[in-house]
Amino acid sequence: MRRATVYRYSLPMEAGVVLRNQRLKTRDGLLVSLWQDDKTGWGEIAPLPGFSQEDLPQAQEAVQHALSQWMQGASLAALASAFSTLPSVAFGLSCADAELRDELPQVLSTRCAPLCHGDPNELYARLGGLPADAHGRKVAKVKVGLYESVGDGLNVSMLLEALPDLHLRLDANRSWSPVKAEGFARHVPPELRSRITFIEEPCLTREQSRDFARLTGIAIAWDESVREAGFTVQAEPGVAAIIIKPTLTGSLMRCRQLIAQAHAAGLEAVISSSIESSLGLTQLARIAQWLTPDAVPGLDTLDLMQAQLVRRWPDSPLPLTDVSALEIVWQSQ
Ligand SMILES: O=C(O)CCC(=O)C1=CC=C[C@@H](O)[C@@H]1C(=O)O
Ligand SMILES: [Mg+2]
Repeated sequence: MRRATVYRYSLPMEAGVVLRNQRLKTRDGLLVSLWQDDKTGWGEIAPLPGFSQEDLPQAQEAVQHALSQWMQGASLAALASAFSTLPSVAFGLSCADAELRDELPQVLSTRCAPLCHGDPNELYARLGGLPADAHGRKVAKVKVGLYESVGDGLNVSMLLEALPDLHLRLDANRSWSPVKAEGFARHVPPELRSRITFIEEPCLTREQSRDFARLTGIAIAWDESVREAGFTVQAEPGVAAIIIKPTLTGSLMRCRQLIAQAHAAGLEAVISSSIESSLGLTQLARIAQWLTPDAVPGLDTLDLMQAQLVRRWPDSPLPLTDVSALEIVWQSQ
């Protein structure tokens, strides 16, 4: 006996959340709740505007079609894997299936790399509680590329000089030309560069990013590249990690494949948020603890929202939106 319900949510965002030059006023998505033989499984399906190819109506139509087939006995894992062009659907359905089959461990670690906005006092206050990665590095993340790259270089140097224990992940989201990237590096003294664990996607093209790593000795990581057709995980000079955003990537099986390829190539695999709700973030934290226990995940995005959803993130003071408050958009007969 099987039952399935699809809920739609819309969570208010904090003011000023901008993604790819788009203001995100609400985070909208779907939750699927499955029931079979006295077991339940939940999944979150939340295409990220500006990053996902699919939009929420497309995702909702695909989920309803898949669950109709599941109700007739189809395998959910097989259905999830079939949605390679709708990664958010593949990931959410595969999580619900993994929970239903007790495959997704319950162990949840809240350690994650704080997303900081450049104020050393804010970061200083959090440094003591910063998680250390497998190399004992206290890791935080700073977004760069929003303003002048020279200013980014000066700001990053100031943070690293002020906090000798700190290691930084940076993320330029491909915003730098080679000249701007050089302008950044010129203002980071060589002795500080090793405390930049990596810069995600510094330049517009992968070749320019490889050149940046070679010329500056600053390690890079692939994020957006991982999701591009034809990308292959491989060891390359200057490349330290791949960033895996499951909601943008695909099913749990696809993510496990990428993680295994990264580890085989000697790369770090970092599970990263696509600004999911607290339910999705707790599942990502469980996945990170399970599959990438030596890498601090990048999940510090809950505070971009004004509420939690169904499942709490431990110790978050944000109000919880209960499932009873959600709109049911589809239900099995
Ligand atoms: O990876 C993290 O530490 C948090 C998530 C994060 O930085 C991002 C999520 C989604 C889009 C971007 O804003 C950004 C990224 O590009 O990695
Ligand atoms: Mg990134």
